[in-house]
Amino acid sequence: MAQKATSAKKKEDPPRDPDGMFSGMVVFLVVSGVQARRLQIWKKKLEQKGAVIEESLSKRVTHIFAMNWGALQKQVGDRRLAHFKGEVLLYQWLEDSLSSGEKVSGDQYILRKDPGGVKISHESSQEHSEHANENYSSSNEIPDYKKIRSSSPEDSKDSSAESRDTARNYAVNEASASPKGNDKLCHALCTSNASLNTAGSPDKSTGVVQPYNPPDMNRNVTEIFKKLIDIYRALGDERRSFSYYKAIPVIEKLNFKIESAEQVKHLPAIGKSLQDHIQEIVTTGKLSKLEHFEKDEKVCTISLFGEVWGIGPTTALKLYDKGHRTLEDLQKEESLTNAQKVGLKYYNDIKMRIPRHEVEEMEGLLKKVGEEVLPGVVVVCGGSYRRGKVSCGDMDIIITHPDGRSHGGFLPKYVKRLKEMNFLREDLVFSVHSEKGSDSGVDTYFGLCTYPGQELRHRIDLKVYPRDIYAFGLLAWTGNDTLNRRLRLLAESKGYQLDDTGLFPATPASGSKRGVRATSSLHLSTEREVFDFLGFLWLEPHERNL
Ligand SMILES: Nc1ccn([C@H]2C[C@H](O)[C@@H](COP(=O)(O)OP(=O)(O)OP(=O)(O)O)O2)c(=O)n1
Ligand SMILES: [Mn+2]
Repeated sequence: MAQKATSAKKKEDPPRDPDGMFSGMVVFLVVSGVQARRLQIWKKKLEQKGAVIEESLSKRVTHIFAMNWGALQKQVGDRRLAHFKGEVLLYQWLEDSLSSGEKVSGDQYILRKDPGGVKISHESSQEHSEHANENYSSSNEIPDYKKIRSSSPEDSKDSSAESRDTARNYAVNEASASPKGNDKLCHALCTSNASLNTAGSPDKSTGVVQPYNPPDMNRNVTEIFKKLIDIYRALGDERRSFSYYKAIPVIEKLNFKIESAEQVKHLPAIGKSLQDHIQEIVTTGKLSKLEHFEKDEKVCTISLFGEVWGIGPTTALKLYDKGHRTLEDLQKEESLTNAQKVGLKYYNDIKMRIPRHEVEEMEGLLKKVGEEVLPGVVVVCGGSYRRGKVSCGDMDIIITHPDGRSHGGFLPKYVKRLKEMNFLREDLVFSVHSEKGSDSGVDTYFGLCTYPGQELRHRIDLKVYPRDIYAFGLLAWTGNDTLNRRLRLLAESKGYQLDDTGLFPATPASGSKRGVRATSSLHLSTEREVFDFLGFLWLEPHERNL
């Protein structure tokens, strides 16, 4: 019996081929960060295809494989690395070589090149390692000026779009859309299947983005809560708005229909007052609090105005006080900024959610055009898309370049090209810092775009991060807000400040004094490193719908 099993096993495992594709390679494997089973598989494949595996970093070793720079450094250390003359590659190289059946070029997988050629640079290694890690597990996400940076005074005042029009940004006039652009755009879409930026593509390990599809059996409750979120946000009451926001995913995930508040009182994010609301909704089918709001002209008007892109609670109230009551009234209002006028004009368009498959195609187009403008650029759609939602309110695009330099000046060229193609249609905010190094060197474009062949406007945010802070941008703009808040609070509890531009050692606030934070961020090059550093259990993007 035992013998049988052995021989059956032997049949599955092809014999070692000394002339296989890895022949001549003497390999040292960095085990840190690799699942034991996966390591075993890799070892076996390497040996079967001609490689020799060394248990220690001997002189014979020609190749080191590691998951990322952090793991490499931890196990091997800078000093030994400095003496190592071979190549250090990401495990992804192995994976890709195995799937393509031949050794792929190592260029894109190098964690550190032969020191004869390139100086060992912690920085550049980090760059590669980030992409590697993302390649591997899943990549990619990020923030709105507002909440993401609520640690900064100007943002905490007003988390609505209004705060985006701060001194940091300037609104620009409508883009002049070229009428011939659509052809180019269609062409780009049709050919966008080629994977240009695998380093940034989500969930490459599984090949698919896990959908977030909760049972959603209590829409009677969640629909009402969604309205309250908007109302409180428009009224400037972020705290209340957020308490409903947090409760929605908890309720969406229930696989039964709530019949009594008793059934949910033990759940997180459902405090006493929300329990009372739920009880009222399940017994009467409505919520008197919402009905009350809906009858209140002032609340309704302010929340309607607050839904216009660029108008926050303060402006909404001012407009109300000026006597405006409808969106038509606002069209005559001259004090609106250009961005607010665009927001108003496309109010209905912007409200429509975008089907996931359209976002996917547009992401493909953005990657393709990005590659044309700047080879190697990494373009990832974050936000709800990266979290696997079936539809998205907008597109949150996070961009970087692995070399840590070439992202500078990319955005204006990219925007220009996307306008020529008639993909970008109207501008809301355009602020460029990458070349001056101000504002953490992050470049921002907010505007409206259209799916090729359509006129319906969608909101799109493009954010370009220097490679060394990209992980923070991706994390923040993937969200969701609840996770962002949790991570920020956790960071604060450990003496740091976290936002989309970094994790900064900080002195705590005392009395009326605000805490002071260091000017430069900790160097963490992947989202996973940020989670690990903070001691927060790793969540794949689709697990971030908290
Ligand atoms: N006030 C905000 C706004 C945004 N974000 C972060 C978390 C969000 O997930 C991400 C993108 O913002 P969106 O408003 O685009 O939100 P989503 O992409 O999550 O959802 P939607 O489908 O509505 O766009 O930025 C945040 O932390 N605080
Ligand atoms: Mn979004």
